[in-house]
Amino acid sequence: MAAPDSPFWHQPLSSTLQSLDASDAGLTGAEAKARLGRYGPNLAAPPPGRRLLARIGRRLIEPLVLILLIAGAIAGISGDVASFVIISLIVALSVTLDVVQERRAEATADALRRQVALSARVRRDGALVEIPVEQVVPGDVLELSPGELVPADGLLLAARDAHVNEALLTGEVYPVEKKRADAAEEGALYAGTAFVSGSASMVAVLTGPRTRFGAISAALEAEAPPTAFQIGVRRLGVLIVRLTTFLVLFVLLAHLVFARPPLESFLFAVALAVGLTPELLPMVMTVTLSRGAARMAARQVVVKRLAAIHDLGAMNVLCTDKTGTLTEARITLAGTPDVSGADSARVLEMARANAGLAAGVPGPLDAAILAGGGAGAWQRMDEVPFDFERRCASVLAGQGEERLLITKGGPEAVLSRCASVETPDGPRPLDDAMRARIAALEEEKAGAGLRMLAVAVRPFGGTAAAREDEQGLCLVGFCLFEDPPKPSAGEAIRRLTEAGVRVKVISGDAAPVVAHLARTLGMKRLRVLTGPEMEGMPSATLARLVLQVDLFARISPEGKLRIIRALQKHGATVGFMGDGINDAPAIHAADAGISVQGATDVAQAAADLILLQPDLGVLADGLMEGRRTYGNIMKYIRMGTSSNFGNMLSMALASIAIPFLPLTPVQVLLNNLLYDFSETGIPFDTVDEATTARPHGWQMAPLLRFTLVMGALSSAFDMATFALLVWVFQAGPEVFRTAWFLESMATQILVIFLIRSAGPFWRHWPHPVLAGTSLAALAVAVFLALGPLAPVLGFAPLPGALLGAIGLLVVLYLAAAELLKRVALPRR
Ligand SMILES: Nc1ncnc2c1ncn2[C@@H]1O[C@H](COP(=O)(O)OP(=O)(O)OP(=O)(O)O)[C@@H](O)[C@H]1O
Ligand SMILES: [Mg+2]
Repeated sequence: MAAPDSPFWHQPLSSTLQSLDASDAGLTGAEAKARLGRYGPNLAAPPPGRRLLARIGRRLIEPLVLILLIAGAIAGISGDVASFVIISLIVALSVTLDVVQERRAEATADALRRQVALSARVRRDGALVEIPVEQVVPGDVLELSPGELVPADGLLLAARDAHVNEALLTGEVYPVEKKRADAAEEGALYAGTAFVSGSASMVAVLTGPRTRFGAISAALEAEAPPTAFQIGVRRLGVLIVRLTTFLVLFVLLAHLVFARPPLESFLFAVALAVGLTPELLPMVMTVTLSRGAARMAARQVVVKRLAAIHDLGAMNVLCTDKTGTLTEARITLAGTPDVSGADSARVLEMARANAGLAAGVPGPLDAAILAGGGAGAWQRMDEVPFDFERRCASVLAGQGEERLLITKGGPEAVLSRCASVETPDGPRPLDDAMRARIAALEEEKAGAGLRMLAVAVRPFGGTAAAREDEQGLCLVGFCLFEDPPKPSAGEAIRRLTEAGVRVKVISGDAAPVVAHLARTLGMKRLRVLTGPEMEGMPSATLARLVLQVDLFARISPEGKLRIIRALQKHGATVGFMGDGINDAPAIHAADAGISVQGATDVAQAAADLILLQPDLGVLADGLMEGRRTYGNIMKYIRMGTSSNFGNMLSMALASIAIPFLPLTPVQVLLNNLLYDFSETGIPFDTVDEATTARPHGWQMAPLLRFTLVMGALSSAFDMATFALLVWVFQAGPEVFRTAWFLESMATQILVIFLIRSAGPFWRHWPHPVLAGTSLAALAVAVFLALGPLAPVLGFAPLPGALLGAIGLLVVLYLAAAELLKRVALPRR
């Protein structure tokens, strides 16, 4: 093996093979298995801390849990056993809940991801087999074909016009050619680069984090920026922590000023802090998202990055590629006219020679050309493969003494390389009259929705061709392709539009073809912006145009990226859906990067979401799931910021107003524990249509309005309870606490049934799991307050009249909440 600091390709191929104990024939299955154990899976980064203990440890040092642990220790030392037990119970419960739920969530996500894992073709036991990329080991012999990602760092064993796009690493947009070589970088392939054309076999030398760019890509993956929603939630969390700190210090100070017992006051303050903190929020987020992911999988959408679900729900612009998403991608050759417009056998022959002699697996256009026959007597000599910048492909073909460079590609691309034209009456110069004639032909065919490629030739002297040789060509004619629109695409676009998502088509194809398709699909805005028009455009103009225009044609991979960025700068949450090598940069840059199963590896690797069926309708379904998860997370947050927060606030104030604590610290903690439990059903809940009808991201203002309205209501009823207990029933500490505990539990828990939906509660029933957790929590609360354990917890029996009065207050509160939620919840 090479010295650690010199690149792996510095040694001659033969000695590398020797030190890897490998050969052209590949490894045996048993040897591969042994090596997998030795070198580990071929993943850029080892899976992050999956060990249970590490996880629990990480939870225990979170600030809130730490405060709790300290409070528990103090309670324990001072002999307050009940507090100690309950605090320990809360810590254990919240940590277990978090760890277990998160593990399950991850297992679900992993299983889904495995469904769309990339595979590699390797030689094992002498046969070519397909295995997950993760299982590639040093010494494996791999076959590569266009569109695949190179799975490991390695050396070429054989190559035929093998071209690799290393843009990700070097920034170079043109593919570079790679050959079998000794101790030269030309013979080295790097994991994560895109194999774009030709064919090759390679031996894997380095895998996993040891690859040259493994470390870089791991860093990239780890630093997936938080979504707007995550940032919003985090900010809210910080706000709550500040408020909590303020409140707790205030209560503590007040109690000390009034000379209350310091230890009890401290424990009460800590209990308040615990009550105020939405400690289940991270768990609710993960569980809601993973449940969302599982439900989306049922709707044929696999989620690779969980947080992308937020982006999908918030997405208000969807950009999509044309072929395969909007069209059937069952491309057929509809004609091969020369410039006179009549079908020509010569055009077909040249097109077939070009398509048939190219190395590697033919793409859909080439496959259509080759459907009726191959290159015939033409022999392959060399090739300049296709790339998305040039938009053309050439082969050097020979037959007897004759040698021809045959170029085919987008009409503009080919014409710009032509000097003359073949006509039925012999060659003619490419003058203005001829250009006009060709333009008319193009307009006629492309306007009818036919995709076009131009074919041109040139007699050639040498035996090796390069990009620079593609000039002074003679135009032979055109290939026309039919690619019918998907019947479902128009309907899907309508659905997306209705759901508040603006659909834009970004294609590498010609403007008339794109416009024709858009018209067929019933799209409204038919103005087309082309790549060449965009070229010199100042960013400000482009920024304005990308919002207005829905159709983009002749866009290069970089152009796609530019459009996405411009949209994002305008505050749009952008989705990009595509399947080609040329779509990967845009998929990566979009907020929600979407690809389809069976797309090129490069596109699938860049995507956050993968559709199992290449159908926009599937995406429209998945979108609804994204919005549902948003709805449920918002429910939890609203619950926390209104009723729970209000209750804790009232309690803090009451504790100053009356000579005893309104609830003992243990009772406050108990209250919080039961309340938390009642909410664990939220991720399962259904969401009403108003929530899924429009895209929405994080918004603080409506949340504040909700908190102010519902918090005020909750406080008003707390005051009423307070007045009732102090002045009407002249309750002593135990009775006061029992009544207050019951009132606060009932209002806090039951209000979920009202605020989970903006409509009348009797029209939207909750999911049975949520109903179950809520009612069970309430039942336990009632049992603890009034049952045999009551004395242990500091509760006392209540007179019937007081019970009735509390019941009445709760009913009144719920009725008022049902009325006020119309003002408090966002209306759509
Ligand atoms: N095999 C090929 N040989 C020559 N030219 C090609 C070939 N494939 C594509 N082209 C040219 O490159 C252009 C861009 O390719 P392509 O249409 O696949 O891009 P795209 O942005 O993915 O478009 P779409 O929206 O249709 O998926 C084509 O319109 C065509 O002019
Ligand atoms: Mg495409």
